[in-house]
Amino acid sequence: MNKPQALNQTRQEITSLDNDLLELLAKRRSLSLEVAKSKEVDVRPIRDTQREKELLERLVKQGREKGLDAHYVLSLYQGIIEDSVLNQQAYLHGRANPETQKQQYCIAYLGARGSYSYLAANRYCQRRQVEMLDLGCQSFDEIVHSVESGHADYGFLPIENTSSGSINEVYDVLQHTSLSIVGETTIEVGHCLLAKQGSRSNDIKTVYAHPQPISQCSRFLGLHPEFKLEYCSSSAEAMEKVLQADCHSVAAIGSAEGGALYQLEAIEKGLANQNINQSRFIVVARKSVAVPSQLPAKCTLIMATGQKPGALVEALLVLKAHDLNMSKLESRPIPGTPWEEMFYLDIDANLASDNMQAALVEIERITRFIKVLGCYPCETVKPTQLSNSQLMIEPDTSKADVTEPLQNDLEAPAQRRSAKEYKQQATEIVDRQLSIGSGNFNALAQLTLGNDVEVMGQQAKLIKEAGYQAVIIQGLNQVAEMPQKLRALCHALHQFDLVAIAKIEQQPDIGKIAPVVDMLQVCGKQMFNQDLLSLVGSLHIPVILERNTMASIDELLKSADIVLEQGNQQVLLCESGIRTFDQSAKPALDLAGIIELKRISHLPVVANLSYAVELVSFECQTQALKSLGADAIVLPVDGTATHNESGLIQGQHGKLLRQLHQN
Ligand SMILES: O=C(O)C(=O)C[C@]1(C(=O)O)C=C[C@@H](O)C=C1
Repeated sequence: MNKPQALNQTRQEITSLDNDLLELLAKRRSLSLEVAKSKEVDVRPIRDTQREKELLERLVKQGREKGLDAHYVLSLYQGIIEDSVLNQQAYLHGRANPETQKQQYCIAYLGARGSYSYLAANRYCQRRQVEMLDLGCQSFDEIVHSVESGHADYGFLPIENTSSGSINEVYDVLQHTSLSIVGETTIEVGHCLLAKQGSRSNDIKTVYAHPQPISQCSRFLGLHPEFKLEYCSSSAEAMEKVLQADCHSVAAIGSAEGGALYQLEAIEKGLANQNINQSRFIVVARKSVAVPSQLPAKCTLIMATGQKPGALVEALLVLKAHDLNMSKLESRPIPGTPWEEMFYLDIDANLASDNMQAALVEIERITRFIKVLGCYPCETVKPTQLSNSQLMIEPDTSKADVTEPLQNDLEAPAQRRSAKEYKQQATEIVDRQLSIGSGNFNALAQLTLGNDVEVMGQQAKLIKEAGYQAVIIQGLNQVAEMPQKLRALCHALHQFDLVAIAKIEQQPDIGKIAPVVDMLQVCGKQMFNQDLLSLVGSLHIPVILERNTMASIDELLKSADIVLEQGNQQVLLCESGIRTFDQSAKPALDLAGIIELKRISHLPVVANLSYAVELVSFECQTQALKSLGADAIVLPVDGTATHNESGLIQGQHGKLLRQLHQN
């Protein structure tokens, strides 16, 4: 091998390339602004998803020719387009509301510098190239009062979070304010454990946090019963407390970016229960704004319907009649009128549009109280996606056979939930690209958790490219530092949009595993473990229940009943093979059992070929399983991942899955 060039020189080249990239991005941004100007003249909508599709398809193709991964190019450009759309929106909105064009905005927000509200407000001002004067407040009331009294131009109020849901206090504050909602902004909330430099998680005894992050990180905190939780009025206050304490035994929950303002180190990252943890903020001001018709707009209104039966339905039917989409509905008690509710509605429409105006007139007639809190540009830019065939990494499943779920004519029993003869429609389990129970035939890979994170990342890519939608991870109790490794593998799988399923072989593992993965599999050996079944029944993630090699179909369904009884309705049944008379041989797949399961149960059926079927028979067995109505197959991929692109996963598995989807 030739001696590589000196590290310093390579780094200089990278630095210079990065500068060029930034120049180009800035140039692209100003071109996008030019487009906005011509759209202002022609009155054309900002968003042109057809143009975005063509652009993404071409870039993914060109990127591939240069050796760049399709997902990488796609997500890079989705981010660039989001920025472009939001900039165009901010420009046109500013043009339509000249009084908002200022050098500085004084913004009232919760907490102090470094809080999530501060970060959201900062982002809002940056987008508008306006300097931010910050006015930290102690409560939502104080924020609203600061704007009402003219001390601040805008107030930032967190309204909902993807993990913890709506923030009731903010809805209550909105009932009584004279302010209007003039904008919204959504930020990624990356909760970290922030501590003094050099601290380790094992040192931490006390954790300071606002109640919202505490509820959003409940699974992580549940794994650390030794932490003493101290509630704070904002994340900034929590960070301030840790800074003041100046010791290694205290930590705060907050963003890494905010923590840096307090010289705190993020010693644990990704604490939130959900992979995507975002908070949406609304922006309130004294004067309402006009939204140009080219921008996607949202209207928020509050109404009280009175206690007539069907009054709410009647109001919502008006929206339907005018083809208006309601994206959110909340209800809050009305102070002083027990059991009466105030409803909050977000409607995807411009207040100035004819259908919204007509709907308001009708709703006013049938409600006791109605008030529009504001109309503002919708800042959620839904990324334009490419189909799998456009991404050219997975067979086009659009031609896949749709297997009709088996129907039976039996009436559902009154109360008891049962895996057997209970309801007609098949249970549907949908996560990322996995869609089970809706007639699709899915492919799951079975992989053993390894030690090498880099190899795991490579395997995830190969597995995705072969056409799998999910991965069952086994061998969790055989590796040291399992939770960290599992987290790393799940991260790699999610990067390729693969669903991560953990195989539970021992009950005590579940507390560490469930918070990290998307689904669980109870292995056949645990099929009779009633405590474990009840435990997974109380969770909110899908569970694959594997049939014990000695169990009858009836026993499998009885075990499924235990899970269903606890509330978890997302149960899948898995046939991996049963014992035959030939004691020396592998177990045999019970194909007749699969037919029977499909006949009597609404639960989806997965067949695992890993133990019962030889590699040479994968193809014909899989075809048979598909014809019998199985919803998914599981194939083993251990030892088949190689660094070269013609590895077994890509080669044989890829071919097999392509054929399956085409037939
Ligand atoms: O081409 C346009 O119409 C643009 O507004 C530019 C652009 C882009 O950034 O590429 C942005 C938004 C549109 O949805 C499509 C493309």
